[in-house]
Amino acid sequence: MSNTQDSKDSKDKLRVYEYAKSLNMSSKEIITILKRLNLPVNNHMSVMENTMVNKVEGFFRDIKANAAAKRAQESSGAAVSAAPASANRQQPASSTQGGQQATTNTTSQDRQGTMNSINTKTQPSEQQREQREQRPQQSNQGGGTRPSGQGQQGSNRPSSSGQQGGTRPAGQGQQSGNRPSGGGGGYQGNRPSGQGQGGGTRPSGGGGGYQGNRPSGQGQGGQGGSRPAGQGQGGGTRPSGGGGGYQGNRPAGQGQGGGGNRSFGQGGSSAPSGNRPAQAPQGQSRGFDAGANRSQPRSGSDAGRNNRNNGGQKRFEDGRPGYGGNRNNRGKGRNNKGPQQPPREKIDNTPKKIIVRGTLTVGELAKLLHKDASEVIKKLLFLGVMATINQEIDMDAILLVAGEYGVEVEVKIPVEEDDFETVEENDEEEALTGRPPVVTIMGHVDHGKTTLLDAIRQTNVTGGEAGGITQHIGAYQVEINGKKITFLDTPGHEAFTLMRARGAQVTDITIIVVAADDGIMPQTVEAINHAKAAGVPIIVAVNKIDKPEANADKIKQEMTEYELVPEEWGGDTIFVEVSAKQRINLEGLLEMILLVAEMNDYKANPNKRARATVIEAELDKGKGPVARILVQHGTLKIGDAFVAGNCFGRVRAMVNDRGRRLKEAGPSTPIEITGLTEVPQAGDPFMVFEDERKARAIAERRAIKHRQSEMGANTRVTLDDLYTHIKDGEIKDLNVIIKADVQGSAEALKGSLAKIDIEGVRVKIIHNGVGAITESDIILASASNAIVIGFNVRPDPQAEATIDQEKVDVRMHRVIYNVIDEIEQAMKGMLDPIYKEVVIGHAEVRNVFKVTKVGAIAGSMIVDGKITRAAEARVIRDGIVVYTGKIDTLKRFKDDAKEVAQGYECGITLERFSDIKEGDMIEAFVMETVER
Ligand SMILES: Nc1nc2c(ncn2[C@@H]2O[C@H](COP(=O)(O)OP(=O)(O)OP(=O)(O)O)[C@@H](O)[C@H]2O)c(=O)[nH]1
Repeated sequence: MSNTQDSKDSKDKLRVYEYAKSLNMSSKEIITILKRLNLPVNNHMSVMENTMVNKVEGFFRDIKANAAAKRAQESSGAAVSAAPASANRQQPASSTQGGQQATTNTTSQDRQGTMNSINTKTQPSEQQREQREQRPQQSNQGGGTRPSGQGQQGSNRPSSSGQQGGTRPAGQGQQSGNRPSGGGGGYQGNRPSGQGQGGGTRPSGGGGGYQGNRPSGQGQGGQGGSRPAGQGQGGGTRPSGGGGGYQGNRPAGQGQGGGGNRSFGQGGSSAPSGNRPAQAPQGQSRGFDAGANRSQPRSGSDAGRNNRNNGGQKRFEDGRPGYGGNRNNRGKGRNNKGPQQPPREKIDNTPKKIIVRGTLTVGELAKLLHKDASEVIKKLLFLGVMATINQEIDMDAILLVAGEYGVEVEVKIPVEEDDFETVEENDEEEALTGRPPVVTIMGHVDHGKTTLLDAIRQTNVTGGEAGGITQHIGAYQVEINGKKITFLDTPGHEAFTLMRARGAQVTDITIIVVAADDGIMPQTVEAINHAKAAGVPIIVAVNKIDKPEANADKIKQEMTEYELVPEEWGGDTIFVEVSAKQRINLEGLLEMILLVAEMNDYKANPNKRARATVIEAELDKGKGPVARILVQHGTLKIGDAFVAGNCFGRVRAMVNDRGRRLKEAGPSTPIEITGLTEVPQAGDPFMVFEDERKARAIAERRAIKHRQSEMGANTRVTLDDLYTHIKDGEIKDLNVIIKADVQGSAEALKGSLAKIDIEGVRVKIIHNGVGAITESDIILASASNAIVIGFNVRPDPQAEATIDQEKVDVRMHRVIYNVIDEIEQAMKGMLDPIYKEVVIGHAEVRNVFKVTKVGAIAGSMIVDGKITRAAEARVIRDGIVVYTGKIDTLKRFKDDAKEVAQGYECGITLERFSDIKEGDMIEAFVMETVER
């Protein structure tokens, strides 16, 4: 009592949520009620004035009163008759609660005493008192398990909330207050066991208590008896939560009717149910009443209900034996076998494991975890992440939140199939088998590359294929000592590097051919540098040893300058002396290739979908688009759908280098295929996909992306953006190719540049040579993300075109110091600003006035933009620029003008240009600085 008094006093400063909590209701429910009562309320923090509290309590009272009145009417006939039979049963505490219901009028009176705030105090009837006395322990039991308040059902309960399981709002308390708990017991006692059935099936929670309250006499027995078992079960099917509590209030009969039908929410509305103690007889109708009184299914109050239920459950556990037994018996004809129904707990449906594919929104994560989004948001808050329901959270946050719930996370990031060439497939070691090495032959012009390739091809035809028609398919295979070697038969480092520039690393081993009668020539050096830039092992084939002037040692000696030291001299480079023409020592060369291959242990997994590289492709008149490809991983089969670069297709036919049709081709096999829809490019990646539709979609997306990237910014490193790359940590070495007029300059430059080391970034000369900048230099620069420095040399015409195409930064200099300075400045991000030309206007020359000493004055009309005195100008005649220089004077009539705008006439003279003519167009432009 005093507690409640106190609490009532303290309500002066009550906030909505506190009040709601005290009633075991949600703030939302209270707010709804307040709003319904037209009381000002904003949110759960709003203060509840006394008047508001009173009104809310009045509201509860009204509801209860209404419900009680209604029930009273309905139940007037049914109530008492059944009671006596079970009168002797002692019911556990919970039953007392049940008793409350049954006895509405009487029991409630008992409680009223305990419940301060609430009115309906009627005196317990004699009968009730007796009942209570008979089962003193029942209430204790209840108390034992219940929250303290609850324990004291009946008159002992101190507070209303206590009655209802501690959580009930005062109002409810009142209701229950009306129910003499003892009376409940009595009633239960009175209940014919048959009545118990309904209860038995009911959810364990409040049901227990309330059912206990049911005066069996109320005709439940009758009802129970008459009820089909199914009804009884109906109670059982009720959701355990709120239903429990409320049902508890219901008389068993009601429980059956209403319980079966009721939804969770209804069950939850404690207020009405509180009123329903005595109405047991009303059975079914009560269920509806309750529903009616309850404004709506209060899903929001689940928590509260759960509390109640818990209380109820406990009660039930204690009291159940009697009640449950009874009820069960009712339903199933069993007596006193009630307690089997276990207390229901809130089902935890948190998954053990979730699968995450990339980031998720909070809402999506909550759904995966079977949690409320608000709960997840709260968790994130505790983890220091502020997020709204629709906000994406990263993998770390997902892992943390899942970890909080003890949920395992499996991360499955979808493979980016569009860029399949960038996807590395890691095969299990045991899935890998040896594959033939792929060899490229490089060297200077006329040193015998082609002769060597042909000689090898002819001497080493595999037995079974002898006699086949040799086909040029860009590569061929030979067999030596039962082992195969694949040769790419496009000699020269240009092709090699072009492939590399496209991202295709096809070659395993390079053979640098040097004519023993000639020596190391510029292209030999290029070839060495290209091979080194690709990080591919080098075998030096010293060719033409049949020639009398051949000097292999001289070659070996020269090669040491390029860090290719023969093994016999303590180095690690294999030198093989051969004669391609005389077919001398070709086998020795092949054996050495096998040796290097063995050392490097080239392997691939043949048992997967094929990946390959296009070596050549063309449009064949008869066959349509044809691609020569080198299978690198997996096995390609007839009928496979594939993507090659931006093209797609299905393998229609496969032919090897001997013209033999194949059904499948494994790693390192060069083949020619038909079945493409378009012609791909050399170096294009090739991969098999599950079906043609997918292949087509990927090819189309790649084509779009390719076009976009072509239009996009230059991705090659340039001196202008070098500093940004350095700052971003993208560059550790600045790759440089030097071409100079004489070897001395090239060496001097190389030495000076090699010394530069700024902020840990160094200059790496990947190639230096003498002569014009060639296409090959540009391709190497492109493949190696290098810049090219031309010292006293210019690019040749072919190289010019490639520079534009490959967007390679080429710098021309005449003074070594300037080269060093420019590179240092670039590395420090201190290059002079870049300027860009901006055209500001055009003037059409309408008359030309020749004035002695002044020259030609162009009487002009500004046709667009403006002309300013400070601008530069060019004169365009018939689309050709005939002059570019500065504006000398700009006049409006006779006055000097700073600028003249569109639509006005003016007189213009140009610096050192008097050949102006009528009809010329003067284009004015300024140079603006561009932000780096
Ligand atoms: N004596 C002799 N002559 C050879 C040998 N190898 C190649 N030759 C000759 O050298 C010349 C050039 O040979 P190629 O095989 O065309 O040389 P390459 O390196 O392919 O030349 P390009 O295709 O122009 O780059 C030909 O006349 C060959 O006959 C050799 O071992 N001994």
